Amino acid sequence: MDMKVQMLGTGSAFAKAFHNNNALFTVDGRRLLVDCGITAPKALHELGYSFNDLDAVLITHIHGDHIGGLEEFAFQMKFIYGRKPTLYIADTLAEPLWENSLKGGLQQNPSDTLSDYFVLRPIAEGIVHELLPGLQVELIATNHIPNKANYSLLFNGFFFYSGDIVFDGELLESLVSKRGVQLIFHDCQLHPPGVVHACLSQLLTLPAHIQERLYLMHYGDDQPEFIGRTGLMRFIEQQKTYELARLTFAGQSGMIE
Ligand SMILES: Nc1ccn([C@@H]2O[C@@H]3COP(=O)(O)O[C@H]3[C@H]2O)c(=O)n1
Ligand SMILES: [Zn+2]
Ligand SMILES: [Zn+2]
Repeated sequence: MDMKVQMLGTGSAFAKAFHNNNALFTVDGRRLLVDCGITAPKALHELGYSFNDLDAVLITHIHGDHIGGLEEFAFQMKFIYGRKPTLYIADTLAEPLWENSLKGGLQQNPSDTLSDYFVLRPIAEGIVHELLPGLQVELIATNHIPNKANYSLLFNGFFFYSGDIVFDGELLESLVSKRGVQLIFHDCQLHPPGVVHACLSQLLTLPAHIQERLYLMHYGDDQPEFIGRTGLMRFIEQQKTYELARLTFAGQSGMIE
């Protein structure tokens, strides 16, 4: 199976040198977008893709850098391409996404809902769902903003992709030692304190066997100053394509570019 990931962006919510932290998964030619932030329409365009090239989108949580591009996605698919893309979202987030974020722009008739724009696929936490042929996900509820639902993603049982999360060393240890996670993409705030994100100084306290599996994303504009200061962890770079099989930790493996 040919499984690749290409970050449309690797920036923090306020970054200007990087696009929003959204990921494009390609599995045997089918494409899933993970999060669709404010910069996603332009970031896709820069890579030569249109929204019509996407099969589905999966949302981790409701913040602009993760959902701010959905209005354009929905309108383009309806009025330019004439089809509904699949929207995977936690069952707890579907109503707030519509009521609190998208309804103001997308609603044209009082009866309109998310399902008028997307093939809505609400997914429950803790259950494995197939998103594309060969790509499964389990949502894991994680901590980001107090009292605000947020989900991280476990793909195919071995690849943990953090929604925005605070530092949780016990979770990472348990994912690696008990659940067999081999690869971690983790949001990283470069400067402390890590109030709503894990910050680099916290991630640097992780043991070597976790750091060597862990790649950093969702970072600020001064990321270049931190190259070489991330212990055994490495930065994911936006717009580069990574083959997941080659990224997977196997004792000696490293990033391919
Ligand atoms: N309680 C909060 C809420 C939000 N924020 C900042 O706003 C950003 C929203 O997108 P994010 O990527 O989750 O990062 C959040 C913080 O920078 C924050 O710092 N504290
Ligand atoms: Zn974010
Ligand atoms: Zn967030």
